[in-house]
Amino acid sequence: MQDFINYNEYSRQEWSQFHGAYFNNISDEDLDKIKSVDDQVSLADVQEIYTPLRHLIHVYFHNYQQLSLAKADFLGKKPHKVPFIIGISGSVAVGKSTTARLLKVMLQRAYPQYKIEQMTTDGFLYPNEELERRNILADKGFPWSYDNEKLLNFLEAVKANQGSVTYPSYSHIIYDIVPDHLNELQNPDILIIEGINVLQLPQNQNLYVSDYFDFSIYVDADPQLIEKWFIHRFEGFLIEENKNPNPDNFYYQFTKQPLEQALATAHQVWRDVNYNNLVKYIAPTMNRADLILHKTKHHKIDHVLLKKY
Ligand SMILES: Nc1ncnc2c1ncn2[C@@H]1O[C@H](COP(=O)(O)OP(=O)(O)O)[C@@H](O)[C@H]1O
Ligand SMILES: CC(C)(COP(=O)(O)O)[C@@H](O)C(=O)NCCC(=O)O
Repeated sequence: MQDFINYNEYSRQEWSQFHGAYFNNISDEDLDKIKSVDDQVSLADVQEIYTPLRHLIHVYFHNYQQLSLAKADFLGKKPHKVPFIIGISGSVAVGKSTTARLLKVMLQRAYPQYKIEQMTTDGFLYPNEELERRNILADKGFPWSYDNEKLLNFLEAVKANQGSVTYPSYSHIIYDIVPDHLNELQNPDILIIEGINVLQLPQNQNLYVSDYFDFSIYVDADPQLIEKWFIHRFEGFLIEENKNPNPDNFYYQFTKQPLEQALATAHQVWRDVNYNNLVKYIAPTMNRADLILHKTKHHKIDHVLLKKY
């Protein structure tokens, strides 16, 4: 555990005590909203893991606002709103987007007066056509498959907070960047950004994506479990495709094959691409996160590591 010498580790039971004033502050309406994020999300996790996490983020956010005011005062300038950015990293299919969506619902409940947005860096992958042109389609998700300059420019624009900022979106269904479509961000107070690359070091730039983060989380789990979750998600996409087949969709090809053959391909993609990427480029970024959520079977969080300094 040499790599984690600068973290304190808390068991689930210990962590659940750090809930602050928000304990038992979850209404039935909130639970319904949380269930709509992923109907398998455990409500015990919400109470025991996410309520303390929200409390901790409150501490960071409060401190951030105070510091922003003090800095403006130091410079003799009028204070202006700069979005607080939370980064979430971890393997493909470890549950980053589910964690991000859950955190958004929880924070929105705590801060109804603030605008909270959530997004993924998947939209900054090069489109398949460009990946093919560069002969790196099989490297999708590896650091060089992202337009990192575009991502950094986007983050700079978000922090500058001078009006609407747009960004592309990625679809797992078509397995590509959605053509002719941009999402829009309008002056959020808090932005949650999840992606496998958010804690990575730059390829050629001097800036890191994480230079823009005010709090960061890494979601960790045994790769054998993550493989199961990856396959489960693949099967879910396949079930949906069978219900509404569309030859333009990526999963359509698998509806024409015996299930075992489709699943064998999914396992191979996991091994050759996503597992490889996890070991070489994602897991080594774990000890840059402020907080590590460690998951065990059924996505249950069994312990939490918090950076000491
Ligand atoms: N807390 C959770 N409880 C139950 N299922 C979950 C949970 N988090 C994620 N999942 C499931 O695991 C799979 C991967 O999650 P997802 O959020 O898509 O991962 P990522 O964004 O890291 O690729 C999905 O099928 C999702 O429904
Ligand atoms: C788009 C991704 C790089 C990002 O993954 P996410 O964290 O959204 O699950 C990944 O889902 C992916 O497509 N990887 C390439 C190999 C594959 O799973 O097909």
